[in-house]
Amino acid sequence: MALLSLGFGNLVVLGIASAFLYIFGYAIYNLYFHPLAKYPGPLLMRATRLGYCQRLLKGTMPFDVLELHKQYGDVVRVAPNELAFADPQAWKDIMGHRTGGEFEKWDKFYRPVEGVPTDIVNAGREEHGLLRRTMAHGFSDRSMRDQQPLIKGYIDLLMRRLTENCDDGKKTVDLAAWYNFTTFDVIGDLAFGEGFGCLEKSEYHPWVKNLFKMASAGTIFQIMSHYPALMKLMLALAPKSLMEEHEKHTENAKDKLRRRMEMGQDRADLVEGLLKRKDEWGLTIDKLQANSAILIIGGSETTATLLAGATFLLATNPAALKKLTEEIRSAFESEDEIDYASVSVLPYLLACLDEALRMYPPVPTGLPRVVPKGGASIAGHFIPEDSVVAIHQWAMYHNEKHFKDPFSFHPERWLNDPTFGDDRKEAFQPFHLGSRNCLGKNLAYLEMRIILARLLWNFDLKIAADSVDWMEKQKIFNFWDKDALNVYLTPRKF
Ligand code: HEM
Repeated sequence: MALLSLGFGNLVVLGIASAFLYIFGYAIYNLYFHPLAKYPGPLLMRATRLGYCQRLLKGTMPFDVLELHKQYGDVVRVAPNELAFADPQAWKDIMGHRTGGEFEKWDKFYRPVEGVPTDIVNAGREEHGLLRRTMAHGFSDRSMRDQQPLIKGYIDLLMRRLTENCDDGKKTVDLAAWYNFTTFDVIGDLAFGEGFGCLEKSEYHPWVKNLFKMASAGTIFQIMSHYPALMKLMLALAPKSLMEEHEKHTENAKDKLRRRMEMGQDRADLVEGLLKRKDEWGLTIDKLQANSAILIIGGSETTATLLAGATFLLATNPAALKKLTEEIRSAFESEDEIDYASVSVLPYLLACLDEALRMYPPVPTGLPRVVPKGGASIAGHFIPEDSVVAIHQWAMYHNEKHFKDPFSFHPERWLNDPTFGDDRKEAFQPFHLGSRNCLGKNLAYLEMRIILARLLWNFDLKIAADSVDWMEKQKIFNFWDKDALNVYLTPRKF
């Protein structure tokens, strides 16, 4: 009754005043009383999540984190409950093996929408252990050897397509797209039992296009996960066609899997292990689909991104391109000799790929972990339990404290050149480390080495005028937001 007698206008004023007081109180708590209050960072980031979300939305987070480390030091408070670390020791402290409970992945980042099935990347520790042990066989050295003929078939097709499309060096080709076509076809075949036909048709398969759309929506979901009311509103207002498209995408994936199951369990691919345990563990088609889909995302875009980055860096650093081309062309008598074993002994090729991984890491942002119960020491700081912590790869690798001349391409730094003797190589962890590091590292190196070696075996490379600033203009929304990488490819005269 007392409330009613206030009148509607006054109630609105009271509501606004209460909301204002709540936000003000929340900000004051974060700034002065929060367990992380002593760590430095910009005011807006320490007081609310807004500063963090704004940078995610702008696509500049890892670049900004480098500037923040320069301004505030090796530990920066990038959100009220989150710290970013620049000290290389943090890798081991956060991701290395620990006896007192390991750091879990932060659900708000990894599973921003509730109810989606878990997969190897976002599962909790116990389920993850089972999935990883079962899937590891498909990534073993032996499996890599067995999978090589399949992968080679797609790389043969890539080389043919490039030859057909380059017009003897007179027309540009978009290598970023061609690399994507190739890695999606390879992983499609290894995770679903059939390629996407991207190389065959010289275009993106609709399923792949949809995956890109969902990946960029991921940033929005990650932001919304901090504002549950807005998330609910967004999901309620999402056009029905979008939901239908998503369901169709999932159904297509399940159909692919069913076709893979009909091929039988013994096929040297990445889902063989899961299919063998399907009945024993009661793995549903949803669960299998979620894991195949995550293999597609994790195993295609990353490798294609690195190949595009390495190609760009070589094309804009002629001395390195010349040296690598000479290494490759002098190592073999014919293209047929280029395989996993023979490319694995080329030192300059590996150095170029590693330098590209440093300058253009396919996973550039910090993937947040939660400090376990009892707190933990990270790079000499005791961090209270439940804090969120992350290492932003791009910022780590462009930090002058760890790498000399970090904005320039120097493959020599990976070949013990004394000029780079003070580099902190342990800062470089493009595949992360510990029990949740990249399972596909060997496969990634296999594809990257063979594709780059065969490209430079077959073609002379020149960057097109519209791609000379390809790298510097990119933003990051979980993945690099890449434009076309246009180059001229002139078939080599034997
Ligand atoms: C240059 C290429 C690649 C890079 C830089 C890369 C990087 C990474 C990173 C940083 C993680 C850790 C993610 C996290 O902490 O949440 C990861 C996980 C993973 N990657 Fe890769 N990756 C690459 C290629 C591949 C390929 C080709 C595959 C094959 C399918 C693959 C499969 C996986 C899987 C299954 C995981 C999850 C492992 C687990 O949680 O146990 N990756 N990758």
